Amino acid sequence: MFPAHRPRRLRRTAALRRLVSETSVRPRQLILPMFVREGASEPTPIASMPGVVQHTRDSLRKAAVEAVEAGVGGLMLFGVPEHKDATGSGAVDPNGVLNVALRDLRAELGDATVLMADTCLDEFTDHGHCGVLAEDGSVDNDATLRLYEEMAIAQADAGAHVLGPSGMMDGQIGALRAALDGAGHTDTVLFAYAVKYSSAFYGPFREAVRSSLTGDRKTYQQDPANAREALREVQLDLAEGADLVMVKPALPYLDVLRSVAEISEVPVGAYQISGEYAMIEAAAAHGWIDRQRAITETLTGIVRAGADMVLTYWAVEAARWFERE
Ligand SMILES: NCc1[nH]cc(CCC(=O)O)c1CC(=O)O
Repeated sequence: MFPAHRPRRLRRTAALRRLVSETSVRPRQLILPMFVREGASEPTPIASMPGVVQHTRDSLRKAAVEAVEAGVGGLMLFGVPEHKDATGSGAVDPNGVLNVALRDLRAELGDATVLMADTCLDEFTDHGHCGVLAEDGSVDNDATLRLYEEMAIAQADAGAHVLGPSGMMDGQIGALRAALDGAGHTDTVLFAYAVKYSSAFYGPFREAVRSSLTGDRKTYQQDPANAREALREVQLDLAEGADLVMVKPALPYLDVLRSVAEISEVPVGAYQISGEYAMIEAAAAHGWIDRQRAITETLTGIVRAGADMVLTYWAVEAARWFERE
């Protein structure tokens, strides 16, 4: 009798498939990235991210409560300031849009969710880079660290449980840990964007934060061709005190995510970024793919590859599709 081996046996009924299913995504694993725009009186839609908005202070509060009720594991906040300048001064200002929003949400939600903040300058600088520029126009690593330290303390003061340094400056985790500890914020968690590639898929995010970046981030973000340096970045961030590590983007880097999950001593997150969101939304809008199945398949793939947590703009909607515990 041929074939002797019949893997299809376990796929025959829905009950059999359910019994042997290896991966489930839970709402508590999903983190919702949110944008809050300074001075806005109405939520502003982001054209390249259908369904995602720049919130007002008020709409942010409501959406955050709704997300927590849906069971998401955390919220990651990005600020969109009204005025940008060369050093991103809105980032360190306690009255800057992001710090005000953190205070609002911490007051509203307390410890009922995990409140995270993007610790990076690109949303606040007029040139759109993640750090300050040296005279030759390059991004000055060590001068940027000093600003990140100030920004981190302002965010921790404002009530963030977790900081997400996403600027890919060398030494940023060590610098932030020391600065936070020095300011008495010994319990503030560092979620290191340890592995961050220079990706075309950040495109819609530029619109989301009204970025004016003209060049690229290739001198600080990683080359998509390279996997080895991802492991080095993770090892350095762990040595510097990272509590959590992230791989970003997600879908084009599942191999990297898997290798990171294998060596990491701390939980691993993956960021399904704006362009990953946009391409599925666009294809679904054309009727070319089944939207819910495509979203579920990508989230399952990211978790199967080794992510303990996933940042995704679909967090709230997807949380309603998945079983809670
Ligand atoms: N502050 C940097 C930052 N943090 C998250 C994103 C992108 C997120 C997304 O595209 O969804 C970026 C932009 C970048 O590095 O170019």
